[in-house]
Amino acid sequence: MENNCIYLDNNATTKVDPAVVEAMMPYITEYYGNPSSMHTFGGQVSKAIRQAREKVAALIGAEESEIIFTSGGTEGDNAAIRAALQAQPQKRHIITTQVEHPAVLNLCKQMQNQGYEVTYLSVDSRGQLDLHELEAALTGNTALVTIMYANNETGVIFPIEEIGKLVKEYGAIFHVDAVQAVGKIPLNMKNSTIDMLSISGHKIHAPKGIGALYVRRGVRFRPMLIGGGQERGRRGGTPNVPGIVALGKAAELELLHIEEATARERRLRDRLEKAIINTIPDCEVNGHGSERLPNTTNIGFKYIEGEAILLLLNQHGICASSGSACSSGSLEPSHVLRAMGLPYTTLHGSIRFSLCRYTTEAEIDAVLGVLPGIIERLRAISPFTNDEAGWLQEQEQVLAHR
Ligand SMILES: Cc1ncc(COP(=O)(O)O)c(C=O)c1O
Ligand code: FES
Repeated sequence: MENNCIYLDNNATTKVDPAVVEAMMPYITEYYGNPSSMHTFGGQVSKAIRQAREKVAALIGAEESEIIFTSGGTEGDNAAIRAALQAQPQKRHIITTQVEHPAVLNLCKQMQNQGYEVTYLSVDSRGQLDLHELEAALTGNTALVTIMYANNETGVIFPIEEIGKLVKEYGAIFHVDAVQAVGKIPLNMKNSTIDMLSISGHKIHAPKGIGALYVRRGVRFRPMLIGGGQERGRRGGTPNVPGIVALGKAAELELLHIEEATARERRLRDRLEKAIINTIPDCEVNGHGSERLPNTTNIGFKYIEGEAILLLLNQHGICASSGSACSSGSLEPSHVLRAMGLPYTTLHGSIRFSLCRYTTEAEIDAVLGVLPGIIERLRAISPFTNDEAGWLQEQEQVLAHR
C-alpha cells in the first residue's frame, strides 16, 4: 500500500528508514540465533548487538557499557525512575515538571500514592522553567530529578546542563527523557551532569518497540525487568535483536545527517511558521521566545477547535496533530499548553506540525496552500468568533484570577 500523505507528525512517530529495514531484515529471516547461545550462530547475533550498542553510544557520546536496550521511551523512563528510587530508599522526594510525558507524570503520581513527595515544577507562558523554583524545591531528601530534554508538544528545550548542576549540588540522581531531543540536537554525555537518559527508536526512523536507556558508569542501577542476566544483568529478557540492529542503524544515520538535516528542518519549519503567522489573523506560536527543537512548531488558532483543523487538513492528505498522540481523542486540552497558562481561546485551537529529514519544500507549500482557507472556513462557522468572543475573553480573565 503506497502512502502519499504529507506527514508532518514526526514527534508522534517516524517512517522507518529503508536502510534501517534493510539492516534489520537478516536478523528476522536468517540470523535468528539467540545472542546468549554458545554456538557460532548465536555469536554472529551477539556481534551485531555489540555493533549496534557502539552506534547508539556514539550518537550520544557515551560508552558502550552505558547503553541498555529497552522496549522504548516509556520503559526507559520507568526503569530509570524506579532504579533511582530503589538505589536510595531513605530519600523520599522526587522533582519533575508539569509538562512531562505521561510515562513520567503518571509514574510519579503512582509514586505519590506510595508515599513519595513529588514536586511538579511549573512553566511560564513560553513553556520555560524557573530555575529558582527548582533550587527552592531541592533538598537532601530529593532522590531523583526527572526532567525532559525537549517537549514533545511544543519543542521547547530545557536548559538541561544548568538544571543538572543544581541537581548535583544536592546529590540527587538526574534522569532526562531525551526521546524528542535525540537526533534533533547534538547530545554528549561526556562531561554532562545527566545520570540516565531515555531514547526511543520510533522517533528516529527505527521501528516502534525498541529504545535505549543510558546509565552513566558508576550510577547504581537495579533492573526493572528481572529475568536472565541479559544486558549485563540490567534488563532481563531475550533481546529484540532485529529492533536493536535497527536502532543501531538509525543512530548511525542520525549522527551522519544531524547537521544538514536539522538545518534544513529548521529552515522549512521557520518558513512554515512565519508564513502562517503573517497570513492568518489571530494565531500565535506556542513556546515562542524559547529555544525550541528545529523540527517542531505548535500554533494556536484562536476561536476554533484544533480537532476540526486536523480533520480538514486530513482531507487534503496532511497529517498533523493536536499534541501528543496518546492524549488526543480525549478532547481534553493538552496538559502542556494548560501548564503554560494559554488563554482559553487558544487552548482548544492549537495544532502541532513536526518535520523530519524527509520533509520537502513542496509539502510545506501544500500546507500553506490550504491552511488559510481552512482556518477562514472554520472561523466563519465558529460560534465563538463574534458575540461570544467577548464572553470567552471574560472566561479567560476569570480563569486568570483564580
Ligand atoms: C517525550 C516523550 N517521552 C516518552 C515517549 C514514549 O516513548 P515510546 O513511545 O517509545 O514508549 C514519547 C513518545 O510518545 C515522548 O514524546
Ligand atoms: S505521543 Fe506522547 S503519548 Fe503518544
